[in-house]
Amino acid sequence: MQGVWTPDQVRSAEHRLFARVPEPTVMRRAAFAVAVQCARLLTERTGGVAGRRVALLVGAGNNGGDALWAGAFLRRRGAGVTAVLLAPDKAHEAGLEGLRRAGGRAVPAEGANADTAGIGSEAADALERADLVVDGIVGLAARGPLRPVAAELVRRVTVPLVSVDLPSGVDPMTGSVEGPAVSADLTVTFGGLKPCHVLGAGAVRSGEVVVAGVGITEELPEPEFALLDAVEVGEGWPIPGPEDDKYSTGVVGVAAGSATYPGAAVLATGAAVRATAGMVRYAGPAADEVRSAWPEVVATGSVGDAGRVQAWSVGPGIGTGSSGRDVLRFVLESGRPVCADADSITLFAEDDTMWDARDPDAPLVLTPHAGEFARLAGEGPGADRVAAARGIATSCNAFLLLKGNTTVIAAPDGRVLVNDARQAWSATAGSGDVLTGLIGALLAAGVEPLLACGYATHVHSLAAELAAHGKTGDGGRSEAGAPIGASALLAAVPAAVRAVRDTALRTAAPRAAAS
Ligand SMILES: NC(=O)C1=CN([C@@H]2O[C@H](COP(=O)(O)OP(=O)(O)OC[C@H]3O[C@@H](n4cnc5c(N)ncnc54)[C@H](OP(=O)(O)O)[C@@H]3O)[C@@H](O)[C@H]2O)[C@@H](O)CC1
Ligand SMILES: [K+]
Repeated sequence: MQGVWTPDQVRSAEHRLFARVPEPTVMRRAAFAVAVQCARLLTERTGGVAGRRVALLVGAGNNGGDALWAGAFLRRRGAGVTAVLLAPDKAHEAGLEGLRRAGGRAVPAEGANADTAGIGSEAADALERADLVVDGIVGLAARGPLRPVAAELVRRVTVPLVSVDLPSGVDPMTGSVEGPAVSADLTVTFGGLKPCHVLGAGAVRSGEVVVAGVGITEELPEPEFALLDAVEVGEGWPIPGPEDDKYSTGVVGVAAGSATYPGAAVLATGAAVRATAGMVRYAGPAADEVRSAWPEVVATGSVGDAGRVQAWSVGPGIGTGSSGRDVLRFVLESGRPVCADADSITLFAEDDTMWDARDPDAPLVLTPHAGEFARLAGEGPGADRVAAARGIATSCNAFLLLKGNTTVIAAPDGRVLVNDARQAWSATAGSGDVLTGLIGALLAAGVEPLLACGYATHVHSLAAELAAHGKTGDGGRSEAGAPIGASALLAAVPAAVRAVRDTALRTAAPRAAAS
């Protein structure tokens, strides 16, 4: 798992490090890492470093200091470097001196002969001629969007842009963007990932993210939350072993859909069929439709007749009337792990006694989107989605999966996983029904609920991506992609599972060879 740390955690780690290593040394390590990545990008895009032009956008703090020192390193490799100072009186003194000693120059952002937007002619010229721009406007101390002059400079950038620590204008803690902000091709950050690199708009604005240790990593506490990678999902995805049969790999019950809306039942049940080797039971009014779409499913008309299951997926399309309420109550009282989605969430929000129907020992997973979250919590998740999800998970003693482009999954004990999709191909009607079926199947297979949600979310977004790009083994591959429906996403689930398992296998092979 890749950890993610808050700015406060990083600041405390930084102070502990400064007790052993002088601050200027740490800054130069950070700047060197930035310079290495700038040189790589320049070489990739222009064929070299010497003779290329680099413009540094330099703000008032140490983030600007990093940019200035990085500029000094690049100057020594033969690049022409100009620092554009947004706050000339506050620019990092040692960094500025270092740049000048190396032969670089500094100009004020709002210097003489300013144009109508207030940008000085030297600054405008430096930006116009640059092959690469370094964003050292603001880092961990950022508050709010870019201020007007910085925003105007950033608006003019047409060449690759490298952000120091984080893209300026993005909120470090939440990744939200409330106004002008940098969109980086590459971000070099220090010690470990910060929330803005993986949450919301910040995840996209960060571009490729490179983490440079600089000595801070060793000082960091337990991360605030974590990201699963494909290797972990591939290693953890349950597959049948030689001793297994249809019961031992998990029997999942799906209670979804209605006579009028059988689609949710077909999608959720199909996802459960495709997720694992275990048996799938369906209970509800869409039994005929489910049987004809998925002959391998044992379908009955009511949850009472469904037979034994190891976990339930309940909710999509069951309605919020008395029959839906009875279905939800029945599965909650079964003492099995439950993944409750869609109408179930509304039922929890509308009827407090529903919480009492739970077996205290059986895990409950709730999978709201923002609107359902608001029904549950009394208000929307707001900008800090991690805090919002964690709050409900701990107060309701449930696993909470807050859907969105960045999906946040919180456990009742405060652990949080985040899945940063970086694409929105799964934003299509019925895709939530597929996710519910996947989670239920993993719960039935005995996967720990937080991981079940993490694995399911990962495979779900990967399936959407593969389907959108025609990369499911049935031809029609496309780099650009095309919109898909939930049925296509569902059809791509086995391809996604194969992909993560292949990744895990490829990673395990060199490890085995090395040991
Ligand atoms: N910890 C680490 O791992 C390491 C940290 N290091 C580096 O230190 C950086 C943190 O430096 P820092 O503390 O000096 O603050 P920083 O972010 O440069 O802000 C400076 C000033 O900008 C202003 N400002 C605020 N919002 C703004 C906005 N929206 N738009 C424009 N300006 C805005 C505000 O001042 P104000 O103008 O409000 O007085 C604020 O005080 C960190 O990101 C990393 O690069 C590395 O060197 C080593 C490893
Ligand atoms: K920055």
